[in-house]
Amino acid sequence: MLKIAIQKSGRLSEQSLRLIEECGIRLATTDRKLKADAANFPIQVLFLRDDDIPQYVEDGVADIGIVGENEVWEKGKDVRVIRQLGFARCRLSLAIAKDESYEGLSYFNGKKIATSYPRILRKQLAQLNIEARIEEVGGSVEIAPGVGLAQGIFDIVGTGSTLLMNGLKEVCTLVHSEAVLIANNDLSAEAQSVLSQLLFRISAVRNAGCNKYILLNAPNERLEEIVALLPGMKSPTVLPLALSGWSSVHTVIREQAFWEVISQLRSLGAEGILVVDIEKMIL
Ligand SMILES: Nc1ncnc2c1ncn2[C@@H]1O[C@H](COP(=O)(O)OP(=O)(O)OP(=O)(O)O)[C@@H](O)[C@H]1O
Ligand SMILES: O=P(O)(O)OC[C@H]1O[C@H](OP(=O)(O)OP(=O)(O)O)[C@H](O)[C@@H]1O
Ligand SMILES: [Mg+2]
Repeated sequence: MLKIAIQKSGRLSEQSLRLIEECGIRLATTDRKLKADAANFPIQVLFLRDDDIPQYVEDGVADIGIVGENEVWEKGKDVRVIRQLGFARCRLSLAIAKDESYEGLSYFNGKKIATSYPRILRKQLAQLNIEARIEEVGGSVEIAPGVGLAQGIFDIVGTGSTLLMNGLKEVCTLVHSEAVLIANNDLSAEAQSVLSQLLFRISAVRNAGCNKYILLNAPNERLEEIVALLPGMKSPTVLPLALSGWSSVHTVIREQAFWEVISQLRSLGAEGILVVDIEKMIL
């Protein structure tokens, strides 16, 4: 049985559970329980505070865990980061009161910065040769400049609206973070084997998520040019339509790439373009 720790409630919870579900793993009902076994996969889910997950994984109480990279760096535990998961993307930035004038990082020399991430901040400031005092706070960091606790803050920024609401401006991003899968350094052979199966499923889910299945009708005289715009897993499938002079083209394409070529496809005469979600994709 592989034990996976995920956040009980917070920014990572919903997407962590969704990833497990998209991997085809069915959990027994989880209401108010801190543990749940899967009905169809040898895995047990532990629901924890995200700050505690690196420690639990280092100790082997959990074999693996899903946590923000920022928590991995901050806690400095002896765990392996084995996969970036592409959600809970955020940045950790320095911010100051919006009316303060700012001419560069040297602003922070001799100043006090409030943060819940003192370890990350200390390391970054040392690399940048900035000598600031660090004031560690547990939360509500954005209030610090307004109440005179510090001149600056170092905290998580997603959309930037929390900074705005608190009369602050972001002046420098120091690191970017996203959710990652971490693992204990000393997994048993059995746990490692279940983890490999899980990683295979995660790859299939993540590949599917950023690709689309495209079907379109193309006039035969422009077929070569249309196919040239569309990469496929090997190459696009081309089938004749019942209507002579036309073909149906099917392919898998990254969603972003699709939006980049859509107007060219249309100007080459492509019609009836369907874009379909892919549930799993095994390369
Ligand atoms: N605004 C945001 N946008 C994107 N990702 C975020 C944002 N805020 C936090 N995160 C990411 O989600 C993780 C969890 O954030 P959350 O605010 O739920 O943590 P928490 O309040 O410490 O929760 P817990 O109660 O479990 O300790 C953060 O460590 C970070 O990686
Ligand atoms: O740039 P934004 O999109 O406004 O997001 C940034 C905020 O999000 C996080 O807090 P969260 O909302 O998770 O609350 P918490 O820290 O109290 O858990 C973080 O600590 C910031 O305060
Ligand atoms: Mg926390």
